[in-house]
Amino acid sequence: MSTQTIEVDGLRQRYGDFEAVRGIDFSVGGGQLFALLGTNGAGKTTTMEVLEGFRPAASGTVRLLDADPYRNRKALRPRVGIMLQESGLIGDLTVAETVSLWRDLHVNPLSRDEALKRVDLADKAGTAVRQLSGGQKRRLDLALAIVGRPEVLFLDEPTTGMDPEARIATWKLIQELVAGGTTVLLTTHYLEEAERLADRIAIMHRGEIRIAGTVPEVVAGHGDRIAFRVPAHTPIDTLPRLDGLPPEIAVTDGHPAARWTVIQGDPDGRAHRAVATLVAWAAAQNVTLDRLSVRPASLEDVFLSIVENQ
Ligand SMILES: Nc1ncnc2c1ncn2[C@@H]1O[C@H](COP(=O)(O)OP(=O)(O)OP(=O)(O)O)[C@@H](O)[C@H]1O
Repeated sequence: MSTQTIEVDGLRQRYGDFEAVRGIDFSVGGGQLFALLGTNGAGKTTTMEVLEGFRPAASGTVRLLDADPYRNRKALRPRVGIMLQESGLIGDLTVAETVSLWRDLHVNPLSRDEALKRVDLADKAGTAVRQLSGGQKRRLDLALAIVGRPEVLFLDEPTTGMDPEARIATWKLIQELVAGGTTVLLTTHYLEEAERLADRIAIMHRGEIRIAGTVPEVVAGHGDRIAFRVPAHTPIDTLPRLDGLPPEIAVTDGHPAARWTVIQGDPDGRAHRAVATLVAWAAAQNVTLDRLSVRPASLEDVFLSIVENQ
């Protein structure tokens, strides 16, 4: 018996001649949230659809709650909540009728009012689904995914189209569900969403997992970033090389802004030495370094380096 709620070993999936998922591995323990990040077309939804039991794994092994999600999809269905990227809501039904219809599919569902309250749609109970905004439809999708009190929740880009307030409220709801023991597999294009919610993440690109781990593990070893602006007309071709690298220069509001990536910064002191070199250059040139900052690599830096390098 597996101790993991979700296990993916060597999964490959193809559409005709095109291999959309090229041998990926990951697992998610009970009550954990795992986020799949990646470029458009990376294979995230395809991976999720195999775990949801919509199609069998072409090759490799996939286990959900210690069962094959495709062969056992009928038995697993009451234990799983699914929020697809595109919903199949019926426009003529009201919000309340939609939730009632879904409740009838479950043995011990949340009450209709509770489900609507949790996604902040109580005041829209009598509204026809077709009259909801895009973000409100996403919230109704989420209500339907959680109404059966699932042990495992699949959320495919759950907050796309939501305004900032609704997104933060949805994050809070997801955090409450995880704290209550729900296991969540989430895909998102919002890196902040993954940073806030995920116990572990994986970044997919072209059907492969390029990096995985906790956010600190993923950003470790990706160096420090040094950035600053100098006044317009500064002779930037005289800027020193830091860590052997020329700067990346952009122009913002007429001010040249320079940025270096110092790989392997502290603790070996390279970022420190690089800043000292820079400050000495500025003093010699009588140039003010505006908004000088040194910070560790962010998840966005890692994401972009994966996408840009391959
Ligand atoms: N039914 C299908 N038939 C043929 N190709 C498909 C099908 N579904 C997906 N693909 C292709 O498989 C690849 C992976 O698609 P998938 O939807 O899994 O990516 P994704 O990572 O979820 O992307 P996005 O972030 O854009 O939602 C893409 O190149 C897509 O065009």
